Amino acid sequence: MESTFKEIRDGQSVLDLDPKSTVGGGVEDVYGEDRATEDKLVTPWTFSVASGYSLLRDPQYNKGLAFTEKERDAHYLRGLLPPIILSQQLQEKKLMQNIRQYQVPLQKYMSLMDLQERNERLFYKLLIDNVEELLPVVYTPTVGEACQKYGSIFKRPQGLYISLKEKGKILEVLKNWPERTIQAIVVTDGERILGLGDLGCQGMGIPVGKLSLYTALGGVRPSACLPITIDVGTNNEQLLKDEFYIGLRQRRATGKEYYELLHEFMSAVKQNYGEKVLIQFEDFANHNAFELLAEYRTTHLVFNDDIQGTAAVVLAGVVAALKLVGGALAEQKFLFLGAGEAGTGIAELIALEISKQTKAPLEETRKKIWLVDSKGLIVSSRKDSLQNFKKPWAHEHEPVKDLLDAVKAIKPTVLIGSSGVGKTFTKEVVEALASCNDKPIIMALSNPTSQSECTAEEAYTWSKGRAIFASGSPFDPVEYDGKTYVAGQSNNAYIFPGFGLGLIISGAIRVHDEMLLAASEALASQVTKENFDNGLIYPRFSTIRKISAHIAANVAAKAYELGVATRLPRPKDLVKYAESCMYTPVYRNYR
Ligand SMILES: NC(=O)C1=CN([C@@H]2O[C@H](COP(=O)(O)OP(=O)(O)OC[C@H]3O[C@@H](n4cnc5c(N)ncnc54)[C@H](OP(=O)(O)O)[C@@H]3O)[C@@H](O)[C@H]2O)C=CC1
Ligand SMILES: CC(=O)C(=O)O
Ligand SMILES: [Mg+2]
Repeated sequence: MESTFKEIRDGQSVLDLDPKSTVGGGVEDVYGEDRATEDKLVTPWTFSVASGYSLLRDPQYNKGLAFTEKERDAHYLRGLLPPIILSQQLQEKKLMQNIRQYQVPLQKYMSLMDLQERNERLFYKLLIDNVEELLPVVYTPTVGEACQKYGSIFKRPQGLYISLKEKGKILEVLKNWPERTIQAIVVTDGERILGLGDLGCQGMGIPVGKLSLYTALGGVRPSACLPITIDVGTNNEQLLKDEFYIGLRQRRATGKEYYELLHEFMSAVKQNYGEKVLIQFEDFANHNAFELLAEYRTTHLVFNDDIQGTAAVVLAGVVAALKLVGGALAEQKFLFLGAGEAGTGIAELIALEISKQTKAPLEETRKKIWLVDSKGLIVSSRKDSLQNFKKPWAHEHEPVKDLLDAVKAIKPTVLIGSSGVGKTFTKEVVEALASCNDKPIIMALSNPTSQSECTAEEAYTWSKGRAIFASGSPFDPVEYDGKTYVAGQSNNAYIFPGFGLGLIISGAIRVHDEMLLAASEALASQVTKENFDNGLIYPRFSTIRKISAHIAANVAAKAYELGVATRLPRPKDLVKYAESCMYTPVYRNYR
């Protein structure tokens, strides 16, 4: 034994130490790690095949108390687990009971994150089977609070952090990730996290949350999903002063420094994972988001969820709403509060769809759509000072300072909130809209709930129960005048999981706007009579996997039609094929 000590602790005399001492934490510290001083190097090492204790600590394979007798024998688990065996169903029941006991949403979030890190299949089983209940926990609104407090609740790192420190080494950093086959990346730089602003490196909660939906809602394997946060600093003074902040403590890099890092990242991703890896940009600020999308949409498989995914989901909601309201899409007049990524992205897709339906040129169909930003209605006299993405919306009109006056002047049939500012659809605004529409369509898209332009209760009450309402974050059903109103959730979570699946199963190498229209059409077609009878303009999230399969099939069909699909031959029944590709979280049997 002494000679082993000697060999392993190269150079250090250990004969004067007591090898049986447990002071350092071990029984016999044969590898010398416990006694290593700060200046002494040790080797981190692990088994490559998980068995025994390491199997219980591996979230991808761990089944906890569900390991069978045979598996406990075959994988050295005897004694490491209490004798009882629980089915996955019973584990699920127990965990749901535990989660329901927490009163504070953030506690539910943390408990679910712990589960994800402990037992991945059980996490996804819970999420899939209880999607309507758990979506608000792993996603908006709770994920927003989690990002705000990410530094304090941080336990084990999730996803990949690429900061300015890794400049010149991004390819190496990607190679540190344990999985080789990656199909979907969600990346943020944390500058516009929901409607909460710049949360820097703590934005990581968003890619993690979005990718868990890729798996739960869209069936993309968890091992093929990679959450990434690019840390170029933050301009959030509070975070810069926060001793628990996990990111670079500097102001944001901009201009050349920013774009060089992003370019290195985009090139490294393609080099490491190939042409068919989907890169979803999420929650970048608009001064970078539009440029990044324009720069990489012709060379990479990229998709901006805030600009494009949101557009597809809102178009689907409006098309569905017209079944309740009557009239054609081209007959509607749209007014947006907020002319950023979501606002102008939605506006452009609606204009494109109207142009397709009516054969009118885009320049004409855009005229049905008006946007208000922080300076008022976007009109032609402001054109010179507008950012590029707003210019197509600068129509002829006298200046209008605020939303209420804009509603009175434009008389829209559809009012969409994409401002990130809560309480901006005031009583006066909703009443003005309701005064010129029998059934005004109101979408308060901003997240999380605190930033919603109005609540469901406000929309129904102020419109005297006439509004067709949907919001970005969920609201409970509302009682008004003896009737129950159920608000729909207009959130890109309906689109991106199925959209991504469609790209993956067809081996698409580029995203085209036609594919967004295809996704939107598939979603609108999934709204049932029962949904409409309840005043809903979206299907229930409880059927999301079926919806995602239809979206995936429509997107894949379009990819084949456009010649950007590489998976050949084309499967005959794309819905069935999409379903057959979906990850299911039931436990596997181990040999
Ligand atoms: N439901 C969903 O699926 C989605 C919801 N969202 C939500 O939409 C919101 C906006 O996101 P995004 O478009 O990316 O953000 P951007 O920052 O790109 O755009 C925000 C826009 O709102 C305008 N604005 C800000 N304050 C006011 C105000 N007080 N009055 C009028 N206009 C104002 C800004 O004006 P200016 O340009 O003058 O600064 C800007 O045009 C966020 O809360 C986000 O969570 C986003 C994507 C999807
Ligand atoms: C839903 C979403 O993507 C957002 O609020 O940014
Ligand atoms: Mg987003």
